[in-house]
Amino acid sequence: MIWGRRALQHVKRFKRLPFQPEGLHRCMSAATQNLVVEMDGKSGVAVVKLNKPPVNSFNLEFLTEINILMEKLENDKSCRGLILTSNNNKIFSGGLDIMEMYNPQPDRLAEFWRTLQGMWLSLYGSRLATIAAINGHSPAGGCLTALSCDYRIMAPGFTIGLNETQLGIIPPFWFVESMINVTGQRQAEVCCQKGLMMTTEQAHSIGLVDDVVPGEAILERAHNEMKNWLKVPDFARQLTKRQIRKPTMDRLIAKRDEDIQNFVQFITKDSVQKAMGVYIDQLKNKAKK
Ligand SMILES: CCCCC/C=C\C/C=C\CCC/C=C/C(=O)SCCNC(=O)CCNC(=O)[C@H](O)C(C)(C)COP(=O)(O)OP(=O)(O)OC[C@H]1O[C@@H](n2cnc3c(N)ncnc32)[C@H](O)[C@@H]1OP(=O)(O)O
Repeated sequence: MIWGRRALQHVKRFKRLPFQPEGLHRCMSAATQNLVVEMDGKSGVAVVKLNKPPVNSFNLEFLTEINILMEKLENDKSCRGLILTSNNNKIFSGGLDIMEMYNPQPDRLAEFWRTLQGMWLSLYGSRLATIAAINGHSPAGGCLTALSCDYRIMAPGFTIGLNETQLGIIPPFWFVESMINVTGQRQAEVCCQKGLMMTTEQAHSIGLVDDVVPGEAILERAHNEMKNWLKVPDFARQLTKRQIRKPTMDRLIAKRDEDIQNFVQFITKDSVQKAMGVYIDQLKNKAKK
């Protein structure tokens, strides 16, 4: 993995705050530029809040920060579980940063995609029990992030889905396989081909979301669910997860460079760039209204 200079500056900013008593147990807080991390030393559960305004979209630097944090948590023996949520109670994540894909520099575009692959591989293959507390809209890359967790709890009133085809983009095979592995082939066929953005209730009805809980109760519910996952001996749970997820991960690992080439070739096509320009204008105009 290649870390850019800006990313390394972020690591230096990852300050460990002094232990603070919280209730009966101790809690460690930490912050990078765009992530808020609360580590409960007693339960071994880290709550990670995406905190990149305005919509938690993933650009190269943000993905790099997440990858560095994932590596820290993976290496922290006291950490057993991860709850992933957003600090913005309306948007979990707006997906990939569209500006990374518009008029791109090919080298940066390739690094961006490799870093996204890295994030997916580390979250999808994490030894930690992972729960997405989806407290806002979650299109495309936001949906992929939630799909990479072991369990999904979503607040009502929002939408989620792999909507790439609606933007004239082909979702890569590992996006689609992540959906198939959660919802089954038939539901994945329908929602990926049609690029459906589903309401919380629709997503729940096809198994994309495991549980629906009001936004204000979502973290409490995630902590309670985490307790259930952590009742299982870590070693048994981790190896079982690995057994189930390894074939999908191995397919990307075997084709990582080819997948990057496909992405760069596809995104830099004139027709795709033109469509993206129109889409960005629509987003900006909508934001102005
Ligand atoms: C067989 C061969 C196969 C080959 C295949 C090869 C390769 C595959 C190719 C490509 C794969 C790419 C996969 C892409 C994945 C993605 O994630 S693409 C991104 C998709 N995301 C979206 O479409 C979300 C768009 N945004 C929204 O729907 C909404 O903004 C919202 C997130 C629901 C939030 O709505 P709201 O609260 O009303 O906020 P605004 O719309 O007003 O937005 C605020 C500002 O944020 C900017 N923004 C929104 N989303 C993004 C984004 N994704 N990236 C960058 N910026 C974003 C928006 O423009 C506003 O900005 P300004 O305030 O105007 O500056």
